[in-house]
Amino acid sequence: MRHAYSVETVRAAEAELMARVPEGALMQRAAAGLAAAVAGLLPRVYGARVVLLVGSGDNGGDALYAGARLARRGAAVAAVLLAPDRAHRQGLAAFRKAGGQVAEDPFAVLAVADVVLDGITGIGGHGGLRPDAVPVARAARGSNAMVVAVDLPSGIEADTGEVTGEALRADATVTFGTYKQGLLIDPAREHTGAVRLVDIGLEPHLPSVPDLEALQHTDVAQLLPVPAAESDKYRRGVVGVVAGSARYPGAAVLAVAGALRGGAGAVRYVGPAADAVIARFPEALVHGWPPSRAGRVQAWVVGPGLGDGPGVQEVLDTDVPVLVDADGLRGLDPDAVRARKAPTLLTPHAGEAAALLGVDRGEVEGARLGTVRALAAKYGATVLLKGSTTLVAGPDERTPVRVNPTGTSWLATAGSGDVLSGLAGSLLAAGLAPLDAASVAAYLHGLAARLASHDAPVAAHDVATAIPRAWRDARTP
Ligand SMILES: NC(=O)C1=CN([C@@H]2O[C@H](COP(=O)(O)OP(=O)(O)OC[C@H]3O[C@@H](n4cnc5c(N)ncnc54)[C@H](OP(=O)(O)O)[C@@H]3O)[C@@H](O)[C@H]2O)[C@@H](O)CC1
Ligand SMILES: Nc1ncnc2c1ncn2[C@@H]1O[C@H](COP(=O)(O)OP(=O)(O)O)[C@@H](O)[C@H]1O
Ligand SMILES: [K+]
Repeated sequence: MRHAYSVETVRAAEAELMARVPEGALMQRAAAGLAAAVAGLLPRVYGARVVLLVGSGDNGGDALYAGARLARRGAAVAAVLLAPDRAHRQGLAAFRKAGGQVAEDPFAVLAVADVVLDGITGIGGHGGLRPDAVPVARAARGSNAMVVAVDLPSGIEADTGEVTGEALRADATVTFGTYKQGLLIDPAREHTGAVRLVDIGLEPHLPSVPDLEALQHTDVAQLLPVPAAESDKYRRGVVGVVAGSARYPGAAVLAVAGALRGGAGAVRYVGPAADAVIARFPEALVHGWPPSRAGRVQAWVVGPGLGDGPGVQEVLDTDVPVLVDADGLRGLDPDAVRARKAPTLLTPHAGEAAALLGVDRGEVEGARLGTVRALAAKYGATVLLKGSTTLVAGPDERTPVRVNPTGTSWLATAGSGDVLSGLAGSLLAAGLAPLDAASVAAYLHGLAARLASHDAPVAAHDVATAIPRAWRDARTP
């Protein structure tokens, strides 16, 4: 599991650690890791032209100490001081002593730089870059230099991944001690480039339960339901799908396609697209209306392509886990969901989430973490918020939110969400808890899209077909 923490938690852990080590030791550890990472990105350090963008806080201190280390190895290092009177005092002294120069003309040094270290703001920054920093940041980005963010790209909100003003887009980020939540969530994540974590000894001082977590291959491998010798199709779990309409029969087919590859032993389909489903998937069990007469299932999926058709209330009235997606989410009553005894999993995209909360779509996309938590609280349900960063939150606010690390923008194709809902429903039926079912489904779905895509367009059914490959990949040590 990859863990990320809020700024408050990071600061508390840092304070605890700082009390046990000599003054300045943490910053030295950070700067040493940063300088080593930057050296690794350069063909050679000797003679390289390095520019530091230095703000008024400790983030600038990290940049200055790292700059001093690179200067001692023969790099030509210039510092652009955005707040000359407030630049980190000892860091600046060390930098000067190592032969670093304070730049008279920021734009002149940036024009010929090989690498720029962005030390304008770290976890103390808020509200986007300030006006005086904007032209310098733009010149850095517009140059041929590689931009390396110190701890995080300046201008992003470390806690939420929001970008409320202008932020510097880095090619790489060297972060200290632990991942900050914002590094893993769009739109901030788009600004980080590759993220490298430098160990400064913080780990033992961080709480064991993180604020945000991302599954890795080994976590997924442990959660995937694998049939035992005595398993049969019913014991593996049966998932029911209520989806599709005369207008959108394809959504039913795609949801069933996902469900067939999610680990349940059988898929029952109930709805108006039975002919299309059975034509494509003879292994699906199709039933007439209503869902209650379809035979026992361990989880229901309702909503993809449903239009105005019935089904949502019928499955919410059951005592098994229910996944509600797409059209099923329209006007969904929070009380009806909260009243359920079995778990409910909602899988909105940004537009559907906005409608459920009565806000603009842009607000959802700009503030994904707040949105997914607000929806989970409002409905007392597990919520998977789809999109460029897929997040999953459980109804208990103490449970860490899960962020999916496998997403790819090739998934932005019609019908891929239907495959996801079938897949997640199947994992629910196989017995996974809603948070696990949702986050494992998102993980496999993203991985399947990557495997099927190889950087070329994929169709939703390609994603469904590649799920077994993703499954195998996740289980391969
Ligand atoms: N603590 C530790 O143990 C370790 C910490 N480490 C490092 O310290 C970093 C945190 O340092 P920090 O707390 O000094 O805050 P930091 O992000 O440098 O800057 C905040 C300053 O900037 C200002 N400012 C605010 N918003 C702004 C904006 N939009 N645009 C421009 N300026 C803005 C604001 O000042 P203001 O002008 O508001 O008075 C404030 O003073 C952390 O990210 C890591 O790199 C490592 O060395 C490892 C050990
Ligand atoms: N820019 C993106 N980057 C990564 N994944 C995306 C992006 N846009 C959409 N997706 C994913 O693609 C799927 C689209 O689902 P959805 O919006 O419900 O589409 P549909 O209703 O056509 O099936 C979701 O899994 C979502 O997370
Ligand atoms: K920074």
